[in-house]
Amino acid sequence: MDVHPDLEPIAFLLGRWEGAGVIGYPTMESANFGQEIVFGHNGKPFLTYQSRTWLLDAEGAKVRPLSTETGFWRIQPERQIEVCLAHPTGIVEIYVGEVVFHKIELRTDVVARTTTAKDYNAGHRLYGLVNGNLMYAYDMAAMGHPLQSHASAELKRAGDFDE
Ligand code: HEM
Repeated sequence: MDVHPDLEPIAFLLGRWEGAGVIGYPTMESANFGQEIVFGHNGKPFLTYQSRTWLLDAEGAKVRPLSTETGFWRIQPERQIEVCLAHPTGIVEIYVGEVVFHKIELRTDVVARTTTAKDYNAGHRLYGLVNGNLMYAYDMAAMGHPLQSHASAELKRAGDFDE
């Protein structure tokens, strides 16, 4: 199926990505994690998005699942973008941002939480294609702390999207 022409600014994301990164925050121990991200499409002007992560041990072997998130990346005119993400932790986020060549900067416009979700208030994400790899840095404001780094990772292309 042809990729919708409006998706051209973010078509570089399409496919399966695998890699590793680091998490940390003032409330927790830092750790290494593995990650798989899949960006897909169905011919309409949005990308489907799914991310899964695992805790890695010192040898780089998977220990147990960590976070997962799923959503839609909605391209808009003038290289603006809206991203809707849902988390199993009772958090839903709407990001807005801009695509500049192979760099995408996103800030939360709205965060909603279930009554039992943790005290998460805002997120900022910077994605970039660097030497063919997908790199990102994620900052969050949560648990009474101001916006600061929670995760960053570098992923290699591990397959094309085929549907
Ligand atoms: C690569 C992605 C991510 C990984 C691997 C990851 C992993 C972790 C881990 C291992 C913790 C330590 C405590 C726990 O297990 O609950 C944690 C804490 C936390 N994470 Fe993430 N996380 C990721 C992304 C996110 C995102 C996108 C959000 C918000 C939507 C988020 C919100 C939080 C919050 C609020 C805490 C603080 C918990 C506390 O201090 O009690 N995380 N994260």
